[in-house]
Amino acid sequence: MAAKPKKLIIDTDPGIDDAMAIFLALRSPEVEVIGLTTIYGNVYTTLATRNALHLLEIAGRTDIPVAEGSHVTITKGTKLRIADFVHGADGLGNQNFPPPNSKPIEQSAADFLIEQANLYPGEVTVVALGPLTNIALAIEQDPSFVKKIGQVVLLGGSFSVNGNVNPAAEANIFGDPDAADIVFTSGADILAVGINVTHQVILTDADRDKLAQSGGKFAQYLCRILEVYFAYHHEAYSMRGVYLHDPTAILAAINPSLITYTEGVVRVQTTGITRGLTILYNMQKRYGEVSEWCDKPAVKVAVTVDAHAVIQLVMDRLMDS
Ligand SMILES: O=c1[nH]cnc2c1ncn2[C@@H]1O[C@H](CO)[C@@H](O)[C@H]1O
Repeated sequence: MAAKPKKLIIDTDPGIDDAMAIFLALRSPEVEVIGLTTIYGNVYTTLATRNALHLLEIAGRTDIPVAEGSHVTITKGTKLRIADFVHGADGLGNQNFPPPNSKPIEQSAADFLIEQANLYPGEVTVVALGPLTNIALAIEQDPSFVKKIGQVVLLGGSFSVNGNVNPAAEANIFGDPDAADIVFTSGADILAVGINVTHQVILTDADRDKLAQSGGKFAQYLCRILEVYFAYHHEAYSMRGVYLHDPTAILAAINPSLITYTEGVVRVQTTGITRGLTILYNMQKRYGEVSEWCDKPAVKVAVTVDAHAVIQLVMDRLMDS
């Protein structure tokens, strides 16, 4: 008998690669998507909610609830960094899609996360694809959340490599470093998939052409919105292809054997020129000094990925849709 599908909540700021990740999850029999929660990052939260509802309408899955998340950082910061230069002003490749007919549920993202963790203790995986404000709020609002949530798989950090906002910081951690530090040190079962790993997973021009030629509904939709994402990568990285950040994180949650990981304590720099920097203590040395890494719970940090297998899964599941 097939194993019971894993319950997934996707915390998301759609976002072109978010759209791909959401569609992949909906096409994966190993998981059941029980909700989307929204956050700022690639777009402002209001637009993230609109895009999440729109994507579920495209997928014919308006049965899945969308809970709107925070509009501000955990420290109530309103000066947000929005990556519209990566995803287009609408977050979905400047396609002028009509507004969705469906509405978000009344509950906030944090309340929804807490409720679902209580309903299914130990069974819910949260895949966090944006800044970690909603997850940190859930932890602050209900200290038992960290034990009740199954796992938090997060796309974030740039472990021992340069960031994508600046040399120090990756975009999701930079978006709310204080929230990220709360999440990393919370004691929850955390798997961080950073850009040191996702930068190995590249969808090429040739892959996109194959997607376009397939009759897959999701493949067709994604090819429309991907143009802006390809243009950005060409300009910023001189590459003919795009990094599949969010799809890699979602597939790591769906099939953990696609990655390998190490374990250690992660702290996040919250101030100064290295704001958003993630530092992993690999626990190889017993330091004589008391430090900010002492007595903190270890988390899992992805170190390798089977990039070929990830791309293959992306192609197979999106072309057959
Ligand atoms: O250069 C960038 N600046 C800001 N955000 C980016 C950039 N490249 C990708 N992303 C977005 O941030 C997450 C990964 O860090 C992904 O969601 C990606 O779409």
